[in-house]
Amino acid sequence: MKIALAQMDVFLGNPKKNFEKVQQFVIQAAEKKADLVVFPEMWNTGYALSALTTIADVDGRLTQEKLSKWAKENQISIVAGSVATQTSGKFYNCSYSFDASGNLVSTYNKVHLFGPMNEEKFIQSGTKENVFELNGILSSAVICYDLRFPEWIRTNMAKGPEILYVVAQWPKERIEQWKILLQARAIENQAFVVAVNRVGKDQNNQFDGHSLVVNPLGKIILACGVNEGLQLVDIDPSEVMRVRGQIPVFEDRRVELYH
Ligand SMILES: O=C(O)CCC(=O)C(=O)O
Repeated sequence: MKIALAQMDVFLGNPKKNFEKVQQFVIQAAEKKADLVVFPEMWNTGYALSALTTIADVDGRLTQEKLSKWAKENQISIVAGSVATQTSGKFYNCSYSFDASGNLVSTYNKVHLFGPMNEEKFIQSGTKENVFELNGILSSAVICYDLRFPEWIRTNMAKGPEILYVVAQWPKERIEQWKILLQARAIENQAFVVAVNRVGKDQNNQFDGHSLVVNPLGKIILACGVNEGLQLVDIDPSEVMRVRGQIPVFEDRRVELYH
């Protein structure tokens, strides 16, 4: 499966310009014959949290309408990073995924909100897992700070996903932790980890990309560097079963001892 990582900069508080950019990346990924394209966290607004009342996508309608259309038109699946949404006056950091026919296959609200970026002052946390099938592969997707909670990721991965998508606005100063955590999640879950971070900066943070794809043994098979752009990688999903067959971590779990 050919996966494209759209490591983009985000126009702070300007959904219109961000939608235009995302559309261009979808077209470009399809032209390069990718099966699937992945976007970063909160790409519609960035962390313009105090402006969410006017700019968050109402019920995620615009995102669903446009991304579904672009997936279908370009015959490409989309893990649409996440967007700021609003429902009944409450805001969410919400991830949608679409198959290549434009069907919405997953909706997930970020569970762990990141206090140092004031997220919990504006956004409601999600409470639901995120396991879905995309391109015939059971998958999961989490958002940024969720990556630091191995118990949450295990809760999802124990349902059988073979690919974990991580979408982020992870600041430059902790990029070494980002890489190590992604490799750890790949090793412990014996799964591919496909992680897309943004580039650029906002009022508080500098973002430095380093989007990564890690194989089920923890080896980095694509490292994106610091610039905006699209990068592609081919993965062989059958590697997951091979690795799980060698060391049966999921079978050897002693869940009765875990609290
Ligand atoms: O955990 C971190 O260091 C970064 C998390 C973050 O930036 C976020 O969840 O938006």
